[in-house]
Amino acid sequence: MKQPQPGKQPVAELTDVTRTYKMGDEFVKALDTFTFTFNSGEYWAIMGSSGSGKSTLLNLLGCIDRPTSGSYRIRGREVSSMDDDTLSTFRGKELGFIFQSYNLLPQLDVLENILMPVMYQDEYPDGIEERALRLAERVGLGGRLHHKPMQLSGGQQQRVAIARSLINDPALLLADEATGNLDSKTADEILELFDELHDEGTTILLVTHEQDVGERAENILRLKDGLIESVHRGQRGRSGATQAFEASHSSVAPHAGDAEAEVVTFTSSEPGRSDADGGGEA
Ligand SMILES: Nc1ncnc2c1ncn2[C@@H]1O[C@H](COP(=O)(O)OP(=O)(O)OP(=O)(O)O)[C@@H](O)[C@H]1O
Repeated sequence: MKQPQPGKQPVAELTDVTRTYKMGDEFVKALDTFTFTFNSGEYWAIMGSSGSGKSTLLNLLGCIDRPTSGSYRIRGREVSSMDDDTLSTFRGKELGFIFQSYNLLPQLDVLENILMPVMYQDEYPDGIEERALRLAERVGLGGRLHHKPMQLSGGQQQRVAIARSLINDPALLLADEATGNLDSKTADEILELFDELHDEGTTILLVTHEQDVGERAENILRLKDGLIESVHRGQRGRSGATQAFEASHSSVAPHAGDAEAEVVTFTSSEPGRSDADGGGEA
């Protein structure tokens, strides 16, 4: 399991990223010259109303899609120009995914589902089965190793998906409405698991439209019309206490390690502006 890093490092750096979709003769800028850095060990909720660009951003972060223009680097490696095969291998090693609908393979048991990301490799990495066992224990499923997904509750299936997402010790954990299919008690248990993973140093980016889920994260990045609307940084979550202050959009963006919670709001009167320092070097 990961240990907390002594210093934060840039993990996902997006610079002037634009994603444009073509709809007939029209072009839709789903993400507009977006510049942001997510650092190691950070836990971000990505929020915003429908159509604000959350899925577009998550697809880019997850290397499922490519920017129309701009640069995206993961742990310093430019991914936007990788060929498809290199990108696919890189994605499998560096990124973990958690989906609203779990996306487990029904014919595989818990342990096999956790091992799924490495199953298609020529040979198993050393110690990977032991790691899968440890992860199953870690998410509370040590007693269910040979259950099939349909023999598990929704919360247990999501725990399998979380263990699966961690099998390759990814740089980044990307969660898309991870608690959307769960009742509030089970959702809370999954969010507690995220809290624990965050405490252990995992970098988590979670897309949600649920305010209470977003507020469990350490920080909130809010999008509007493909631009950054606000950056809310600070110790939130379990304490629930946020000593926020509003800063004008022209303020110097916040830096990692600042003790107090901060909000930086970007006004829509500044068209095209979609940049903020996610905490590290800009
Ligand atoms: N494949 C596509 N083709 C054309 N336009 C698209 C496509 N995907 C997204 N868009 C447009 O890009 C914008 C951002 O969409 P996106 O799905 O990223 O928003 P979202 O914040 O995830 O919304 P929701 O919360 O409803 O899922 C929207 O205006 C949407 O209509």
